[in-house]
Amino acid sequence: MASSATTCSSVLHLLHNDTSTSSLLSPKGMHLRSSSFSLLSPRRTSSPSPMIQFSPKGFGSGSANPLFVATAEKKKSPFQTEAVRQLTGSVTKTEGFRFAIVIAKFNEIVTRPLMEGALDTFQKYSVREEDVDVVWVPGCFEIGLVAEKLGKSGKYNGIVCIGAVVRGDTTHYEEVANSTASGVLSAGFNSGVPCIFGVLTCENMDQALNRAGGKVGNKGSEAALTAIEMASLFGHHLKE
Ligand SMILES: Nc1c(NC[C@H](O)[C@H](O)[C@H](O)CO)[nH]c(=O)[nH]c1=O
Ligand SMILES: CC(=O)[C@@H](O)COP(=O)(O)O
Repeated sequence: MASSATTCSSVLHLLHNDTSTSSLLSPKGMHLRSSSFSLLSPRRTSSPSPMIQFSPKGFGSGSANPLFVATAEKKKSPFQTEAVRQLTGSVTKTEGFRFAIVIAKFNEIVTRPLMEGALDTFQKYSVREEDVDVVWVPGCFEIGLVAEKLGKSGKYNGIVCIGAVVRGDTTHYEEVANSTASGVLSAGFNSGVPCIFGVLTCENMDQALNRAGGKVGNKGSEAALTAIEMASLFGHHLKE
């Protein structure tokens, strides 16, 4: 009987040995083609990839976990289709895009370097300075409302939400962190404009500073890159 650990490692092993990146992304073994030159586009392959089938194992055989185990099998997909398109945003085509950054003043010692990271990234990816607006709000809790308003204004292709929630003594942290995440998510859904979650939720200041240009990088910079990619996905591929 395979333990969960063995089962999982078998799955990983199978996936690892499959040299086709596209097969990892296409559970039906389809051959997919990329429609853009994004850094995130999977490698194309000309050789057929083995189809990965997932079959339930362990049900009724005494195994505690009804895990799905992958069994790789060389099979020609009935869907031999180079015509299936993969859509992904490009981070290199930023011309004409406008972005807003909504940033919390609370814990500004953390949020300001996050914003600087975001601005650096916009500049690096050729977004013009005049195409970025920065809107300051009192704290993270206020971010969602403002992001939604900006999204609905129709002026922006993406909105980067920046804040830092750092745990204190009470449950306040949970309320602010969860509400902020929900607010940013709702802002995106309600406005139809990608609203990116560049909000740190940390146990202490050290963790926060490490993610605002310290040892762990700059999450503001990552959020800006995500905004560019999403703006491209929407602007270049998902236009109504
Ligand atoms: N504790 C944190 C807050 N709290 C303030 C709230 O975000 C909000 O401004 C206030 O409750 C008024 O509505 N804000 C943060 O950005 N980070 C925190 O750690
Ligand atoms: C979460 C905070 O930073 C702070 O506003 C609340 O801290 P506390 O939980 O100690 O009242």
